[in-house]
Amino acid sequence: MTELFEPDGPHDVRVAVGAPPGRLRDLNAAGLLTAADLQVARRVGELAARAAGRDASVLAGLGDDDTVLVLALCLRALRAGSVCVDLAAPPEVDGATWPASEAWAEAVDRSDLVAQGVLHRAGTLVHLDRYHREEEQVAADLRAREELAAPPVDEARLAADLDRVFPEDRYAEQRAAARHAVTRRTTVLTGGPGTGKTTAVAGILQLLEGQAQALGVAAPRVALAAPTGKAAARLGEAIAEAGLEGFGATTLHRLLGRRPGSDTRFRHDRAHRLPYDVVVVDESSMLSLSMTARLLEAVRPETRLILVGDPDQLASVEAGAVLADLVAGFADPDGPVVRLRTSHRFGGRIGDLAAALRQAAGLDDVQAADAVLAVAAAAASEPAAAPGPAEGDVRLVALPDDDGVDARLLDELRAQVLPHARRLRAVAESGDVEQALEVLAEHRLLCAHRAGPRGVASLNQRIEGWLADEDAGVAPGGSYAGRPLLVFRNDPQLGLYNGDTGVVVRSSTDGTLRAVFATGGARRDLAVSRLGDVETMHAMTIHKAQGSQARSVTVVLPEVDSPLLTRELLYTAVTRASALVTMIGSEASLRGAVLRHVQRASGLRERLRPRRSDG
Ligand SMILES: Nc1ncnc2c1ncn2[C@@H]1O[C@H](COP(=O)(O)OP(=O)(O)OP(=O)(O)O)[C@@H](O)[C@H]1O
Repeated sequence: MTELFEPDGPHDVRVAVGAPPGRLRDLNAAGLLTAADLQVARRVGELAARAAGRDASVLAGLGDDDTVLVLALCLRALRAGSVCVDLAAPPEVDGATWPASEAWAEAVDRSDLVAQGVLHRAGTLVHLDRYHREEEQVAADLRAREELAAPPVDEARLAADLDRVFPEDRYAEQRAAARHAVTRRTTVLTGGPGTGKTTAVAGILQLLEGQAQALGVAAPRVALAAPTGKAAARLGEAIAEAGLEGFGATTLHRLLGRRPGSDTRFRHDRAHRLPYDVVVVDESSMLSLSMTARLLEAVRPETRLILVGDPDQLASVEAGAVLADLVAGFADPDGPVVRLRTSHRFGGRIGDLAAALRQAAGLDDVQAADAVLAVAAAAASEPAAAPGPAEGDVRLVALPDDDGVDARLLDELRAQVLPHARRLRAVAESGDVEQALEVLAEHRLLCAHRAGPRGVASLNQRIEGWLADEDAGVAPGGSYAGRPLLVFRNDPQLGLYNGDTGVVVRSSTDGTLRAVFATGGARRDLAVSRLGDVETMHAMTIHKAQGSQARSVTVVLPEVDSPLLTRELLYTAVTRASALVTMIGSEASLRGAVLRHVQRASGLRERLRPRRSDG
């Protein structure tokens, strides 16, 4: 489905004023291209035509030029996370017609925009220059790493250490993954939530220490990193929990080193490589193409690079779906991708639901949706045993339709969320920090959108309103004991990172309100007046919840026509829960989520595929 904008009036800045008639103007009127897409594309088209010495008649025709159209579509595609445009699969818009892809490709090849290096075409894909270069670089760097000689390995020590670190049969997958990472330069370690990726990484670090000892070289210098501060903090914590000391984790931005005045270039690059023997990047599904390019140019060729993540989860906010491309492109069983398949965290129906969503990719639409609905139906016909949810249970609260917020949705939310909010308030008021943090981690209410009747902002207000109605101590919009908090900006000085969660607690010593966060293996305890960019978190978006866990999760499905409603969104939401997932929404929304798969156009997977020799 194609995301269109609806103009909110004649003065909406997204509507191009004074554009000449033609396909570009029609697509702006249809809500596909914004005024900015159209104007920037026309202006760049004009500059390219002038540089090629074209006369005024050519310049006048650019309003309806099929190559300027491709440039405008490229600009639009970036907003939706694609790094290129596929001429064979243009967006579906009512009433729009498109040039035939072969003729279109020929027009692009003949254009000034290609001659001037603004656009690049390969097959049916057209890239803007920057993304074309980054894709080429990423593919070339990865291929060069594959062609290097394997690192030296002491086989006898490796075999002995594998038996020691991964002793039992249940560790067989991790043993194979660890052997892979020790014996190769590049490993892409994938697996769903709870499949033991972090456990495998901890084991790999131990094996590499053993190798250094056996080979008589210095202990490896290791960098642990992740795309976001919160994911980095979790990785550091998990590695410490696995009994390994001295391995702090950091964000990729910090690892690469900020360069004053630039957001796109870093201190470490091809000329100043990172001084590490092992670089581990967790939550790699959040890696954008640009960040991957910067990482690969900064990592020495002989460094062991281990990219860890779950390609079925939501991709990066910025353009690219690198991890999914690596998995699809390196399809060769001898390639760098290893997959952990067995979940050690989820049992029961959450595991079944996650598996049905993952497997939907290989099924036709009807089968895929039926498989997911079957899990929900089984749960409905055989409800979880009282008193608490059975391990890994799923509930579907099916709303009759999906228009906005109806009374049934609110009743369900009250029943699901209010008891938790009350409990959190009671323990926070009593000053029990430990218990308040525990209660906070028990439940999350997840929404697709921030705005709108089913969005985070509106549900936060409602829940706070319900609490305030029964409790004079709750000040809606202000701070009160039991106010759940979500951090929106990294603040290294306070030790808080975007996505961290906490709760306001009444101090048992002086009665003041304190904001407490359990993050990065350490407790943060601050006067509420010191808090910077935080919001109330009775509800949060699924995007923000990526990389976190709660015992029980309630997911409010968006309306069926929401552009955010995708399989990746639902998969990310349901796998946040360890014990109980409640989905509230219409069956149509649930089906819609299963059927819609985020498709980010990219040429990376093709570039990584082994080239067939012609002979
Ligand atoms: N082979 C195994 N057998 C039994 N339990 C395991 C095994 N591997 C890991 N576990 C346990 O399963 C849980 C999940 O493991 P781990 O955190 O390593 O998974 P993960 O894939 O990194 O999870 P996520 O990325 O979702 O946080 C942990 O409690 C871990 O101790």
